Amino acid sequence: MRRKLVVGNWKMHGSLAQNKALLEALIPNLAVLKQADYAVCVPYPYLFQAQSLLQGTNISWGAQNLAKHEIGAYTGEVSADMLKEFGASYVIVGHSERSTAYCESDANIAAKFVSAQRVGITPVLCVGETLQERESGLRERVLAAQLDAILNSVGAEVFTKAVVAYEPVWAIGTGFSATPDQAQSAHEFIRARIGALHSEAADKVRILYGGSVKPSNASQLFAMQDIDGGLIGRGSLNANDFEGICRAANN
Ligand SMILES: O=C[C@H](O)COP(=O)(O)O
Repeated sequence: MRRKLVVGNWKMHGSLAQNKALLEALIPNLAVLKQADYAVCVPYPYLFQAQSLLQGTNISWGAQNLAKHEIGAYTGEVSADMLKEFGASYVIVGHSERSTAYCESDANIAAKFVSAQRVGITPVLCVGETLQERESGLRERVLAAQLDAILNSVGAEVFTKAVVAYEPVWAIGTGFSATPDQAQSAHEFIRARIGALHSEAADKVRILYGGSVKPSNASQLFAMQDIDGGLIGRGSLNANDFEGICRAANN
């Protein structure tokens, strides 16, 4: 049985004071929730603070992006090795808010995925369709293309050391999550696509749901067979909300 995972994606939120208050509230409350794994992915400038505060707790930390290159004249970029120096365990790859705003191609995302695994950081690969793609019946075609960018370039075994996050773009930040059944069917498709090439990877890979997860809907979502936790945006910025979502995973 896969151990559930809840990852908070702070996006571009936080300050040293706010982060300290949030993490110091979460540390004791999540310490007693021993049946699941937890992480926060913070803006780059806060990695040292996250490392300092979370070291030795059951909350891991990571980043929301990384460079596909290993080293070099890439102004503004942050490499996998740099994230590793700050103890990052996870890195979000291919979040729709980035791929939209910065035109990240599937090939680029695949290269970032490989870059993370090169240094032993677990990539959280985001996949998901837009509302237009959903209404056009293209959900599975879109998910397949996003997964195949990895499957066709580096194979399926890599998913034994990766996380996938299904994030329907139409549910992100809207307050309206996918229903448990809608999410389950997408997760089932994702797991089957990986499983067609590597059954062990399909069994091992944790597939998170992201898109307006709240304490009020987390239990129903996480109860679904192929939903192994959540990638949480807004709900990760409030200690009570994030604790409530983590508690739902801890069952
Ligand atoms: O990475 C997190 C997802 O974008 C979901 O964000 P949200 O929980 O604010 O809808």
